[in-house]
Amino acid sequence: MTPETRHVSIRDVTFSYGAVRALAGVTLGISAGEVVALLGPNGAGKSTLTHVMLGLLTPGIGRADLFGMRPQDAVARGLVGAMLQDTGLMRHVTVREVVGLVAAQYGRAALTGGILREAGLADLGARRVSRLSGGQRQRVKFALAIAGDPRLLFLDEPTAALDVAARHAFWEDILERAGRGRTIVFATHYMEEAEAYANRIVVLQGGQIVADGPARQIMSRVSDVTLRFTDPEAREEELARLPGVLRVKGDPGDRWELVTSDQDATLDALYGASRRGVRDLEIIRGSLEDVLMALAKETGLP
Ligand SMILES: Nc1ncnc2c1ncn2[C@@H]1O[C@H](COP(=O)(O)OP(=O)(O)OP(=O)(O)O)[C@@H](O)[C@H]1O
Repeated sequence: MTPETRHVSIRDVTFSYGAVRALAGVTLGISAGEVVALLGPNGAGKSTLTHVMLGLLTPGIGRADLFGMRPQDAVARGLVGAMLQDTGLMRHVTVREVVGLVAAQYGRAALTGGILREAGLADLGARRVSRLSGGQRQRVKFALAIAGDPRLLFLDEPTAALDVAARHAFWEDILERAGRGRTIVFATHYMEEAEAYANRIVVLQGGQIVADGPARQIMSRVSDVTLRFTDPEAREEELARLPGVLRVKGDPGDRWELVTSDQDATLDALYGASRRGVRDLEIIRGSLEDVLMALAKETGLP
């Protein structure tokens, strides 16, 4: 893939706010149609990276390009849309007026009704922005981000404050865009959304990328699996000796819980060695949240 076809190209970017180093040597390339989730604890650098990608912050070291040009130029050409956490909205105009104004800047004033529908605002066009709820304001921000049907969309915690139905509609819209080759980069603290909707997850910690890949691949970095089963005759010492077993927990109802680093070896031994019946086996894999915690321990970064 040539650099020109990259929608986002970040090379060795370091950014500091005075003495606080927010990004330290970040390199990241994102191509057309990718849906990328930026994950990481508070203060990891997600918003800073988003601001660098948008050209709102200029890195001290390294370089950021969108579509092979400076981010500011890509933004000026209408290639980029963004929904940021701290964006204010004009308050004393109606929803239709504010969305229509931005759509007009992209030569899409006639499409305002469709944009309102896509953002779940069809019934709120005549409402003043100052009278909206938090979730409704969030939808207005989304409408503004998509008003120009941008090829690249940055979303910082887009579903915070949205109710279940609005979230669902939001993700349907995002996946439809990605299907048309639009590129989406979103920062979130909702692991289940990253897992369900992103085809790539980038994990930031202490201003560095510590993992980058599809959810499944990132989750495979923590191979521990929990096995739960019922076995009235099992003894704790015996289970602890099975290959791969790291920990054993039992309870009075003969329900056991083993954590294993080698699921196949443990199961083979469990069924092979057991002359009893192991019943109601459940296999529980680590969640993305577990993986992030494990990565934080492994890297020691904040
Ligand atoms: N304007 C600023 N001035 C000084 N330090 C800042 C500023 N903005 C962010 N920081 C610091 O830079 C680091 C990265 O912050 P950033 O907002 O990028 O993190 P984040 O991953 O988006 O966090 P969150 O999940 O809380 O939104 C943090 O240590 C933060 O305190």
